[in-house]
Amino acid sequence: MGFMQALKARWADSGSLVCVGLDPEPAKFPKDFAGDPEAVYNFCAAIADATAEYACAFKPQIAHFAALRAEGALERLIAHLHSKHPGIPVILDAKRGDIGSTAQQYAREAFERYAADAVTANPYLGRDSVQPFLDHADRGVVILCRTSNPGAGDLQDLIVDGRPLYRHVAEKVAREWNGNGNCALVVGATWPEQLRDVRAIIGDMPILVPGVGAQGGDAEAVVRNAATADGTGLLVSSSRAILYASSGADYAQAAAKAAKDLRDTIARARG
Ligand SMILES: O=C(O)c1cc(=O)[nH]c(=O)n1[C@@H]1O[C@H](COP(=O)(O)O)[C@@H](O)[C@H]1O
Repeated sequence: MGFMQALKARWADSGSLVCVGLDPEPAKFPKDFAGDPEAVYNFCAAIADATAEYACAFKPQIAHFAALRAEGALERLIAHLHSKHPGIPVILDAKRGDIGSTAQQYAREAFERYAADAVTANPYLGRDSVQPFLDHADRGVVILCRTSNPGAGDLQDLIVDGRPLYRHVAEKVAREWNGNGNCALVVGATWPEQLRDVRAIIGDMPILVPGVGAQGGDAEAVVRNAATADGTGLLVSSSRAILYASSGADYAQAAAKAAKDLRDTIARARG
């Protein structure tokens, strides 16, 4: 089953639009992990197992593993997610973007080495830089459109041909790059107006929405502004607010509660 079908099936089966972000920071792990050489894997796997019930997707962030020389842990974690939670798609957050020959290697890295169902990509180098990802019709390509961070507007809001650059990204991806039906966009929860704007351009294409929780975005406003007519279309992603909900021995239960609370907040807004 391809990424888009798997995502739709998971939205339906779980009733959840929550994407659980896996961004390991060992300094924030409970003290029981001190001295564990497999702490990164063990912590992330425990969080994933505790939150799976409330998740429509998992999103490991590659820099959080690579900076720790823990790429092996990331490979094993994704293998664990596939075997223990087979219906839940895994999005590798790598924000790749480079000339075609290099992008081909990034696509192999994401889809072969890590066996991710989808990867985040940066559109700035243009279509040929994203094409190696798009060509994997069964995998998702989640393209940055209007990011969650404070400086998102520095470039993404620049007016080009009468409208902001992020709108061009939304239009291009929806009308030209999505021939295989495997594209999604990233729009931050911190920008509800832009979420509404992008939804109006792209029809039912999924939107990955980071920025709730630690970055302060409002999950209800996300749903009001950007859910599709059937009340789906969104992956509302949270990392730190779930991962580090408690630094005590109850960290996994606290993570599960944080994921459940986010699912329930979203469900109320979906009506
Ligand atoms: O592509 C992403 O996932 C992403 C895009 C964006 O615009 N903003 C954003 O925060 N992210 C990622 O989403 C996660 C947000 O983490 P929290 O703020 O802890 O929920 C991090 O892994 C970011 O790298």
